[in-house]
Amino acid sequence: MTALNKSIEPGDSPDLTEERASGTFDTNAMAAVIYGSDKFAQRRREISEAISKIPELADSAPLPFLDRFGKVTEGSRKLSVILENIDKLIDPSSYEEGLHLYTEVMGMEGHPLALHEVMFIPALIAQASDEQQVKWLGRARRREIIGCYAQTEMGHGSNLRALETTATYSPETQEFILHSPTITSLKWWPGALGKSANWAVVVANLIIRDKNYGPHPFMVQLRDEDSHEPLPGITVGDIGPKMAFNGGDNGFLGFRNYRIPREYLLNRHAKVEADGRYVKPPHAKINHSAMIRVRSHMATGQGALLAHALVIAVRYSAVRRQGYLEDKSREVKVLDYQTQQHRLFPSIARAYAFIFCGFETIRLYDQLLIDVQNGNTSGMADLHALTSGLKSVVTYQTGEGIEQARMACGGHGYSMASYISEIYGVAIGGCTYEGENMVMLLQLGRYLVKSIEMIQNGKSRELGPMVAYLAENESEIDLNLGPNEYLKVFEYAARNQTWRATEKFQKLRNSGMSNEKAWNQASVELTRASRLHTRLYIMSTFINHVGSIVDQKVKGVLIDLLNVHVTYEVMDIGIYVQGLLSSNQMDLIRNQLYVSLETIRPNAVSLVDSFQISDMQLRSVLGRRDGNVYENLFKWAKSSPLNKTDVLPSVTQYLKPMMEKSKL
Ligand SMILES: CC/C=C\C/C=C\C/C=C\C/C=C\C/C=C\C/C=C\CCC(=O)SCCNC(=O)CCNC(=O)[C@H](O)C(C)(C)COP(=O)(O)OP(=O)(O)OC[C@H]1O[C@@H](n2cnc3c(N)ncnc32)[C@H](O)[C@@H]1OP(=O)(O)O
Ligand SMILES: Cc1cc2nc3c(=O)[nH]c(=O)nc-3n(C[C@H](O)[C@H](O)[C@H](O)COP(=O)(O)OP(=O)(O)OC[C@H]3O[C@@H](n4cnc5c(N)ncnc54)[C@H](O)[C@@H]3O)c2cc1C
Repeated sequence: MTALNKSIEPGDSPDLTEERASGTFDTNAMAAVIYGSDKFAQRRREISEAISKIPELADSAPLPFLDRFGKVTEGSRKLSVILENIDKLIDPSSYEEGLHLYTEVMGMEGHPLALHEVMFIPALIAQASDEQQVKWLGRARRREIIGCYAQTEMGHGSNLRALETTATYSPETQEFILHSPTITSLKWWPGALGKSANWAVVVANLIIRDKNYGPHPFMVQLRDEDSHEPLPGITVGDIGPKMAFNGGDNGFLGFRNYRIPREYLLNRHAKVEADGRYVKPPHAKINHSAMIRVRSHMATGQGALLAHALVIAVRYSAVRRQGYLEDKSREVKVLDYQTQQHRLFPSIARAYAFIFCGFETIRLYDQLLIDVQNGNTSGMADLHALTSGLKSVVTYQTGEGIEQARMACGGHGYSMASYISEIYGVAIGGCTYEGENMVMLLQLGRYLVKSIEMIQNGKSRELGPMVAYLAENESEIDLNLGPNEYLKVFEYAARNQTWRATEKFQKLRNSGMSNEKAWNQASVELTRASRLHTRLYIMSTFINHVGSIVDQKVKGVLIDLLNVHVTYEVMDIGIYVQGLLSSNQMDLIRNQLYVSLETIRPNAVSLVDSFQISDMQLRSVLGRRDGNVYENLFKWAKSSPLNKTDVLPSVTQYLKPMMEKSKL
């Protein structure tokens, strides 16, 4: 038996053993549902097992005790050990296996290949021509070069149209001349740019004969491949410590009239001929495809981060005893308090919901990629709108859930021994990267307004399936609520809010206000509509996914979890459903929520065990699989570098003299 499955091992905390014994389903079967197949869930376990047999892959010290330099060095050290052993560990052609390997060994604090895998290679796949792929993709996949994605500038991130970096075509030499005209035009933030990457996909405005054709992607060599020194004309470095990701080297980059060949414009879709003729892409926003890809993957990625925090908080809550319920002879597990359950269980449901919803979104992205390669770009606007809303809602709710998980661990949650603050820092980065959340909610808002305008213009039949509900009439809600009735409640809320926000915008515009001002004055209402629409999508994919599960025990507990989800979500949007639900109905739903918290309680630990996140990956003393928290907390504190000596130099140098002086 591996240390990952539900089995009970000698030396485990009796409290966690009791929890595992009360689980009603097989956690391996649940893991197969979470990871898409039994085969992949099994591969994850095998990879974790193989990693545990290579001691050099373990952290050389708990990461929170390392400084920035130590973290960056540790990341590169482990990467080199991974690459020496890669064939023993994974199938190198499998992206998913690679992601699991990296997450387990490198942790979540960033490493030199994170953006190489997540954005650089996908940008080459989506935007490089076949010929360019022959030139660069193999080299990137074999890691002969390390790449990054350099788009954001110090002064411009959300508004791509205002980027300042230029790539001016010179027909005489058939080159592009890259230039950063100002301080604010310095590329700023790209992961792995600072110290690791020697190549980059750089997004710059394409200029041909003084005409600006807007942002385009260029393949740019930044450093000498032998010496790793920056090439002449390139200014590059690290932007300094961040809230999290401090094992990563997010960077800055400037160009001084830096020349690259004409063939380095990534030209699968748009081209510049030798004489300077511009060949338009099939869709104006096709150059945004690397972003759409990451946004499509963010629901599963963020669901996994929320899962990490919940494994820690739920296991710890089952071994932490504090206060009393009826039995005054022994303190109670804090997991038995209704407030603790209300704090944690809806987040467990959200983590599952995000992961299931992510499957669907990744499927839609993969289909779009095929369609676009075949010249069909008609699905781009729909997926852009969907992923814009989804990345915003999942990152925000993940952040909320992780912070609640931290508080649910009391004082020890605040210690880095819990590791929750690191998970939080990484997760909330997602509220900003890949499009700041408000900006992206407003992108979805535009799409929703356009959908309402179609209905107003008698074109309801042309609405896509995800917005068809906007044209329906209010439904009566049956008091005997099942998940599909909750979906109708959500549809009501999203429809009402979308109409209200659109009508507000239209009214302001019709009053003579400019389009932009009217939009701005309706924008808070529009973001509310976008959130409700997205939460409706998440709920409906959760319901559909649970409906498709075959294992009856797994399905049973997921239905219980779904009940937690739908009741919690509807209570959470109470203000938007006042016109639909009576206060009696709201009381009924509230009570159903409390009942569903009790129903899920015996399965809480098994539900988080099913994420099968190993102790190595979790890096948390509080979340250990064996539940032996206290002795390991003491061990962890003793390993603090501050405890290497009993008397610190700072005491000898400053505090002792101060105390001595005060004695006189
Ligand atoms: C594989 C795993 C992936 C992810 C894992 C997730 C979590 C993992 C956990 C740990 C992470 C580990 C490592 C990763 C670490 C770090 C981060 C990773 C990546 C970060 C990288 C970046 O941040 S890259 C920079 C991203 N930048 C942005 O996102 C910028 C945001 N701005 C924009 O996208 C655009 O400016 C815009 C969309 C806001 C506006 O664009 P634009 O000005 O061009 O357009 P308009 O507003 O004028 O709109 C005109 C019409 O065009 C439509 N439109 C816009 N975009 C698109 C599109 N992409 N497709 C289709 N249509 C589009 C728009 O809707 C308008 O339509 P109308 O019909 O209304 O006119
Ligand atoms: C951890 C991390 C990793 C990153 N990695 C990369 C990378 O690899 N490559 C890369 O190119 N970039 C990267 N970025 C940069 C990131 O993509 C940008 O920071 C992000 O797109 C937000 O842009 P901004 O910083 O310009 O925010 P701003 O747009 O300046 O946002 C500031 C505020 O203005 C508001 N705002 C802006 N525009 C509007 C509007 N139109 N309407 C209403 N409100 C608005 C926002 O809502 C926000 O509240 C990374 C960032 C982080 C934090």
